[in-house]
Amino acid sequence: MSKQRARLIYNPSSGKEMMRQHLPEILDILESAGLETSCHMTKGSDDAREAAVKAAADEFDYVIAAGGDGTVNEVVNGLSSAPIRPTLGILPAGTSNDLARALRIPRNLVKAAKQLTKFQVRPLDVGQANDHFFINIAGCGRITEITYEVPSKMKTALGQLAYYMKGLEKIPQLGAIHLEVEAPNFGFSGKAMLCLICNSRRVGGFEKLAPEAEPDDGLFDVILIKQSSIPDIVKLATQALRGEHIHNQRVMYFQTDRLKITSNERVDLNLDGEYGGSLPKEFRVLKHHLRVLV
Ligand SMILES: Nc1ncnc2c1ncn2[C@@H]1O[C@H](COP(=O)(O)OP(=O)(O)OP(=O)(O)O)[C@@H](O)[C@H]1O
Repeated sequence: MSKQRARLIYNPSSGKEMMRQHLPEILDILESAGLETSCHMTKGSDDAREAAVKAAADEFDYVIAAGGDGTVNEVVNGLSSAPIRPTLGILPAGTSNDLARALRIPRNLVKAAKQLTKFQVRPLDVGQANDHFFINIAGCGRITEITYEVPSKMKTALGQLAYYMKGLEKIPQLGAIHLEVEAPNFGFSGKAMLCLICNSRRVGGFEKLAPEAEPDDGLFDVILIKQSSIPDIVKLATQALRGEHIHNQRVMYFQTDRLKITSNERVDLNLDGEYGGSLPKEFRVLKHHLRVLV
């Protein structure tokens, strides 16, 4: 039998630049497990997506994304648009690594590489928002615009704290937005703080943000927070840490495999923590579209 081939797409700037340090050891782990591995180091925006498109066309068996959520999201976008899709692997080298944590991939890069070589594969739903893809979350609302305003250098130095600092600085500007949400079993028109379309439970450090979400059930878990005062938001955030926010009367929570969101103002969309264009958008679940090593 010929050797299986893996393409390692890594972002040298992600997180605390851990990939540079661990690359030789990771390559050794992959080679020892029988994977013939070649590397692509990303140079900037969209490079990881292009490298994933090329790896799919070259019929690699595995594409391993090493970086933060931005890099993983780009690789997911490259793979999801391909007719034949290599199995995805994730090495969490970023600041927050929501995607890897949602899939219970170890935080330590070397442990994560060893875990990959157990070759345990599970199916993964992919969310589609017009022509962009996501695997963890799509969100809109002023608070979701915080994450991509944190400069990369600041993130490398301060890690997750950078998000919270940016969040506190922004609280006075967190106004409600106008949203129209249409799904087969749900309709909303009015002012909202936030709309989150989740494929897995955990988002942005909140372990139980969408307590019933499963990444392979063919459904989105949608959380809509109606217009709220700042004290209400603080209360909601505290409840969200325990997964109790879904019982709050300002929160609407439902499951669907498709929905449409529009607004009469400019509202940007956040896909897996990165800027994803602006509304209107149509969302649908592509059930079991990717296979992922866990
Ligand atoms: N060689 C590079 N130097 C600097 N930036 C790069 C390089 N390659 C890719 N990038 C940029 O890195 C961004 C993605 O970073 P990524 O999300 O992987 O790491 P992070 O921001 O540290 O982690 P996280 O998203 O988990 O907080 C992309 O926007 C891309 O433009």
